[in-house]
Amino acid sequence: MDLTYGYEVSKNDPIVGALDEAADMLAQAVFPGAMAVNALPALQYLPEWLPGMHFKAYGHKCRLLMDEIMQVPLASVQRKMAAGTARPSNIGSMLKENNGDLDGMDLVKKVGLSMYAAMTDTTSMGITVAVHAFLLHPDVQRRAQDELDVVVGRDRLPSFADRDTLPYVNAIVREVVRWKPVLPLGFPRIAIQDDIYDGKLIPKGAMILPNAWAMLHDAEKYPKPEIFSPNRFLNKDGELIDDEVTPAFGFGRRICPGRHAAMSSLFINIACMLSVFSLQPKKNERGEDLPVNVTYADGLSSRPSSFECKFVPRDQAADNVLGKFADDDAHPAKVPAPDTMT
Ligand code: HEM
Repeated sequence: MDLTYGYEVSKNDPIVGALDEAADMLAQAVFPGAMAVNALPALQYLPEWLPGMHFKAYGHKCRLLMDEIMQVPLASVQRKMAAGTARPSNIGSMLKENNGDLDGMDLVKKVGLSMYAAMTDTTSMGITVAVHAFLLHPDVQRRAQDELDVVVGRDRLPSFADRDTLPYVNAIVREVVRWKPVLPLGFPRIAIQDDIYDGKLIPKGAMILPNAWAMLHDAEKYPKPEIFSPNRFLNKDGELIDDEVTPAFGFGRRICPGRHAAMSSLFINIACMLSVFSLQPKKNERGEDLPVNVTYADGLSSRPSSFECKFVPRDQAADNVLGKFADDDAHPAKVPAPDTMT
């Protein structure tokens, strides 16, 4: 929200709640086969009272939610711009360039929604997957912390300037994206003409689901693919290899335009989290670790279920950094604007 609208989110923010609800509804509706109208578009012309037409009410609710979440943050940017209190944001810049053109305004609204919707759920799911992996693999956590301690030290949080010197943390980011791809079957495509692939006909009009999960779990490329192992992205000298796990971000002209922002965001979140916290499973009353039970949803996006765990400050040095961070308005780990990311 900050990057897109310069909007600071509050606890239980109603806009974020509405966006989450819309993202859930969308994930349930757009998956091929989820609704009969996806396969038989002519159904849209039948009246709503007929059996099986519940998708119309569903679509209507989605539309109202979309209108609300497009309009409310945009209006907030406009109000702040008029008052001279707007923070820099992508939508703020687009509004400045738009000069009140109404068609342009419609575009600005939709760009804002696409940016926010495409970046939020995906990136937060990636962070949740990372936490799940750390609970299962304390050794990975420790190795990343050793790297962070040597490169960054113990008196500040990591920043983007440290990124090139933290190969193991970068390898973790890639392994998170590979291990549990957020969009395991990518986005569907339609063949625009007959095609032959591997001796088989793909007829014009056929829907294609790019199976990113299978590509990222190909045992020839990624031995023991079900195991979370960041080492697979490092060569024998501990340097990152070339594999940038692009199937997780789609294919061709419609490949995710936010992939570099996503990797940057995962990097800074994971690096900061591990530099100050030890992530631990919850314990029972006898002090034994409780099992970490996480399931991943089927559907367009593979959302992890919620689970409990503890974020324990690593030691006094971590406590000091957290204290400094809480007081620091300059916010050292803030994500830079997209054009400054690599
Ligand atoms: C871990 C995080 C993310 C993952 C795994 C991810 C993955 C994807 C995938 C698989 C697609 C479909 C590509 C295709 O059709 O072939 C996509 C599309 C898209 N992503 Fe991301 N994404 C992430 C984060 C982001 C971020 C941070 C942004 C914005 C800054 C973003 C913006 C978009 C947009 C606008 C599209 C639609 C592109 C189009 O249809 O032309 N994504 N993303």
